[in-house]
Amino acid sequence: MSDWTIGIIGGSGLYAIDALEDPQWIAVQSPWGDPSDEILCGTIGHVRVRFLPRHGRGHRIAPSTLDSRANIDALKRAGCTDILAVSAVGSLSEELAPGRFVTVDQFIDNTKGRPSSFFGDGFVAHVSMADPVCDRLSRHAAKAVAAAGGECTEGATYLAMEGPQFSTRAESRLYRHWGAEVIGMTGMPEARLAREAELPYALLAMVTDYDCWRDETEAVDVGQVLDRMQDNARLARETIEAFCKALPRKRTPSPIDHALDNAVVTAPEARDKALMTRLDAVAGRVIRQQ
Ligand SMILES: CSC[C@H]1O[C@H](OP(=O)(O)O)[C@H](O)[C@@H]1O
Ligand SMILES: Nc1ncnc2[nH]cnc12
Repeated sequence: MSDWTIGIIGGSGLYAIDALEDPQWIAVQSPWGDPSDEILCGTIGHVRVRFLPRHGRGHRIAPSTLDSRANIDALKRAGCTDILAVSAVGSLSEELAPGRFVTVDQFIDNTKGRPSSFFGDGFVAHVSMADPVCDRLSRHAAKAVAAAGGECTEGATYLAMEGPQFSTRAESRLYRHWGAEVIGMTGMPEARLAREAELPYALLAMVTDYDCWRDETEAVDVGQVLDRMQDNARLARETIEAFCKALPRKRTPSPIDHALDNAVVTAPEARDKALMTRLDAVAGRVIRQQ
C-alpha cells in the first residue's frame, strides 16, 4: 500500500463506488455532528480510499443542512491525506456544455449562514484561501477524466449558492457578470473546511445543465441534472479508478499539509479546552506542537 489515503466525496448521483477492493461501510463519529453517512472504506490499487456520499445514500440530506464540518472531520479521522470531491454543477459559460467535466480552481461563496469554520472564540485561526484547491490533485483529476475517455476543462470559478431552489434568471446572469463559470450548492463551505483541516482538496465538477441564463435552453430542473448524472455515472466511476491507479506510490508532502502553521492567533493560555478537544483531529498536529 502507498501512503495516500484518498477521501472521495460523492455528489448528486454518486452514492457508492464499485471499483473498491474489500469494501466496508464504517461509521465514523465526529464531535462536530453527524456525517452524511457511513464511510465506504477499501482500496483501489495501491491507494486506500474512503468514500462518503455527500447527501447520504438515497440522497436524504439537503445542501443547506448537510454537515460539512462533520464530513470533513470524519474523513480526517478516517485517515485521509487528500480529498477529491465530485459535484454536479450548472454551467454559466457557453463553452462548458453539459457532459463536460471541469476542475474548479476558484470559488465565490454566496451561501448564507452555514457553519463555515472549525475555529472560533477560544481558538482563533485564519488560514489562507487565496488558492483554495490543491493544484496537484486537480491536474491529476483532469488527466484521469481524459484516461477514462471524458473531456475536462482545467480551472473554473464555482459560485456556491444556498439553494435548494435553483437561481432566478437575474441571479444566473449576475453570477456570470461576477466571473463565475459553474454553479452548485455544496462546494462551499466544504473547500474552506478541508483547508482548515490541512487536507489538500480538489473539486471535479460534472456539468449537467446551463442553469437558466441562456435564452435558447430550458431552465434547469432536477430531472435534467439527474438524467445527465446517470449518463455520466460510469465515466465518473472510471475517472475515480483511473485517478487512484495513476497516483505515484510515494506521496510527496503538500504545503497544504501545514496550512495551520502561522494561522492560529490565540495564545496557548487563552485557549478554550473544550474547543481544543473537538479540534483534536482537525488541528491536533498544531495543538500537540505548542
Ligand atoms: C440534484 S440537483 C442540485 C444538487 O446537485 C448538486 O449536488 P452536489 O454538489 O452534491 O453534486 C448541487 O450542489 C445541489 O446540491
Ligand atoms: N444549475 C444548477 N444550480 C445549482 N446547483 C446545480 N447542480 C447542478 N446544476 C445546478
